[in-house]
Amino acid sequence: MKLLRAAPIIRFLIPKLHQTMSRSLSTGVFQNSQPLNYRAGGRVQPVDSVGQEQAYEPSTGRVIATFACSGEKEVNEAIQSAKTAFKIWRQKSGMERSRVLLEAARIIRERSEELATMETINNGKSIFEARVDIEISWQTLEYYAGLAGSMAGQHVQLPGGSFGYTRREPLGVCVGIGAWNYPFQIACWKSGPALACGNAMVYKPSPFTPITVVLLAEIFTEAGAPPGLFNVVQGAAATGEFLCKHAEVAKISFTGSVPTGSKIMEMASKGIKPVTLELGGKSPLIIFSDSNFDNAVNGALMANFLTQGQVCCNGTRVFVQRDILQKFTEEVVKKVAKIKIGDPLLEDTRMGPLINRPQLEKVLAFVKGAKEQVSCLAVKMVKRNQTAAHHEVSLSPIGECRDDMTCVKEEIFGPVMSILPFDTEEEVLERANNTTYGLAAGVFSRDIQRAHRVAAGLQAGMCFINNYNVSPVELPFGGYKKSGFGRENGQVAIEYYSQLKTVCVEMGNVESVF
Ligand SMILES: NC(=O)c1ccc[n+]([C@@H]2O[C@H](COP(=O)([O-])OP(=O)(O)OC[C@H]3O[C@@H](n4cnc5c(N)ncnc54)[C@H](O)[C@@H]3O)[C@@H](O)[C@H]2O)c1
Ligand SMILES: O=CCc1c[nH]cn1
Repeated sequence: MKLLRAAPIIRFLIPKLHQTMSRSLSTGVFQNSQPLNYRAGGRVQPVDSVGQEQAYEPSTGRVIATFACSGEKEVNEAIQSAKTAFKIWRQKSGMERSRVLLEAARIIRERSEELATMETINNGKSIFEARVDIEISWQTLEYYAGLAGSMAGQHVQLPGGSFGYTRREPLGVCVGIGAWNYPFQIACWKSGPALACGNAMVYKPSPFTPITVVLLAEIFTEAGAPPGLFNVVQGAAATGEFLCKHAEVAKISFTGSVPTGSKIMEMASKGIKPVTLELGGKSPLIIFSDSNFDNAVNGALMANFLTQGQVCCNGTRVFVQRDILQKFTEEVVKKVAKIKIGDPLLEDTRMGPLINRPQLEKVLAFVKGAKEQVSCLAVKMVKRNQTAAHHEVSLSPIGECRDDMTCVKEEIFGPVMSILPFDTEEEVLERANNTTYGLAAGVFSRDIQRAHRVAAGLQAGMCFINNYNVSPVELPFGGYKKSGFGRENGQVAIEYYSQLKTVCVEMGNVESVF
């Protein structure tokens, strides 16, 4: 399998301390002992705080880090550090920025096993998946390194030999605020385009997953970024609000829930700051009976069970054409039963624990509610994770559901797939779009005209045909409706981290009307 290929041989010839450490780490061992804030090119203790947080290892429930939440002064220090770096970085050519990003990508690739291990320890996702996350992360930096050298404006000829031109300029100090489900990858999706465009960044990860983004900060420094180019502050809502309200912040890129996104937008509006909002979803996946059956079943699993179902773009409303409903449901149940749940650091585990106990309880409440709301639950299967003392995953394909059920309407953010029967294309399109969200959608069909017609009709920013939840960095990603706006990934992300200046040049005399 592509993702399990051998690590570069160089790692075994020149073992570094962190590499040796990563191979010996198992669940229940890691304890953070270093400061988790990063500014001016090094780890620091915050100068002030608004409370304290603890981060856990989801598979054991052990506290792995205790840290102060950055206060207003620390947030300001980080922003001043970013401002200093911005003055240097904005003067660099695209090729110079590209070299730093490429070197950072190379270091991530070289340290990928260590980074994936830390991501697994702090988030609970399987090491198998964490490796994919890290691979996408370095690809993101490589991709934006490639674009950095070719960012250019336009030259426009005007009458009488006059002309104008446009310059694509950075915004300044950008703030990134991330969710806990893809801690390292979200930071790369934001910092890659931001730094390529010449900005500096202050990043705040979720307090649940504070560990790996600091490793990213160290990697940028090692790669040659000026001190202060990428800074990390730690904390929860209060720290996030200091960032969003700071007068010297030029832009906020946020990944998280709809209610928090709404608050971010409100704060940003006070300072007329542009925002990118990557929010939640309740995405539809439509499976027509003419689909390749095995691909459709595999697609539905990919759409629901990665990262224990804690994925924003998951296709959790699986609409299945009635004539294949029973066969499809049976096959899903069979395959779900085989998913290996357990210690996420073990090679054959495909699902680890949920992020924490409140999340588990939230998910189980949705499942309980679903059982109460519908009497004809065709399938319900719960597997317990024997190795996790703290909390378990439950896998629950629920069929057949109705559109008005709570578990079908609300984002669960857990491994729960709702299966909904449908009869016609027109009907399913209307039902699929009947949601306030619009992050992603999918369609499985062998009829190419129908597949494209349905994709065109779906109200979602990211549509998959005959696959689901693949995220090539070359493709823009983002939502319609309450799932947010702005785009990450793809060339278009450049537009969200830069501004256009127009220069108008007069080659003749000024003809005054006065
Ligand atoms: N669209 C995407 O790309 C994407 C990706 C991952 C997760 N998500 C969504 O994120 C949600 C789960 O993540 P979560 O629970 O971390 O979301 P969340 O909204 O609770 O928190 C996200 C981040 O915002 C911070 N925050 C919370 N309140 C804040 C405030 N008032 N001001 C500033 N910052 C604040 C948090 O500390 C965290 O860093 C789900 O809804 C999921 O769909 C979306
Ligand atoms: O959780 C949503 C999808 C995603 C993956 N990486 C960043 N966002």
